[in-house]
Amino acid sequence: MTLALEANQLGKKYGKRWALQNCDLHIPEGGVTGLVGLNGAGKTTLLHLGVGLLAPSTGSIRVLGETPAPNATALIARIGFVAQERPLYHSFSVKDTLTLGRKLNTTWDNDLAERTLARLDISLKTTVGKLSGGQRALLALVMALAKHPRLLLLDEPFANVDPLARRELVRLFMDAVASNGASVVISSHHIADLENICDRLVLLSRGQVKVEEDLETFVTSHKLLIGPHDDFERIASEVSVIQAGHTGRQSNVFARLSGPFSDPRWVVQDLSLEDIVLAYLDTQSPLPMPNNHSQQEVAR
Ligand SMILES: Nc1ncnc2c1ncn2[C@@H]1O[C@H](COP(=O)(O)OP(=O)(O)OP(=O)(O)O)[C@@H](O)[C@H]1O
Repeated sequence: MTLALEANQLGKKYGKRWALQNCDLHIPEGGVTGLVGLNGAGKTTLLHLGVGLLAPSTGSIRVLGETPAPNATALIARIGFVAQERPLYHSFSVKDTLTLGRKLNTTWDNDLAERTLARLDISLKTTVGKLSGGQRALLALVMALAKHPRLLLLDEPFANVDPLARRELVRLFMDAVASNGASVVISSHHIADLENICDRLVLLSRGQVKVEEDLETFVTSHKLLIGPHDDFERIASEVSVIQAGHTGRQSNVFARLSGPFSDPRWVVQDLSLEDIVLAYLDTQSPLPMPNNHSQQEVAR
């Protein structure tokens, strides 16, 4: 089976400092993978390795079955990459930008680009520098989509984008997934948005892959357990504890369950993806609040 992105013991060092280390990834084709992690976790570095802008220091990376490199033109033609800075020529008109896209890409679909921009109310005559930040984000995504890529690598596409433009961005790349089975890897700090659009999650922490999993399995296997403090040790031996907070008599246990859980002394509550990811990223952070308990009740 060809994978959209595969990494084996992948590492990248800038000078003496490791930005990524010992990363193993197996992202299948045809879905949307969310890439999350705190600032500096290595998300951009991973995407740049994926598109061949960087070379690995150790290990290997393969994208759509090939090794990325700056001169791997056949592979680059199959990847749509939207960089965090959305590098566009500000002095160009939108039309000139499309012309450049057409000249650089043999698979360029100008009809698709023009139709999409018209729907987004972005005039071809406008100078790129005069577009708003959100409009530039949309233009950058349209440029990536007009190549009809097999794989879209999107680095923080939602940064500085208003909620309406964000919805539009999501619709655009979900269309690409639905219509031609493209794969998408999207790095974002908007975890709540990712919960709605991704079917897979990669969580990076300090340059290492902490989680790579089907998103639904990841979310449904984590629960908040609320029960008596004097029963905590027993429960902690039965489930995998991610975080725990205690008051005098109550324990709030953020746990990963391996199967159905039912215990008359413990209340089980669902967690959002954001709650779970934040707990993994910062085990010092307070537990997510159960709906009807105040912050003070879970003071450690
Ligand atoms: N060109 C560079 N030279 C030196 N160090 C770098 C360079 N680019 C990134 N780094 C370092 O590598 C680490 C990972 O950075 P990276 O940009 O990949 O993180 P990120 O997860 O994308 O962060 P953010 O969410 O802030 O965009 C950081 O410690 C960063 O300081």
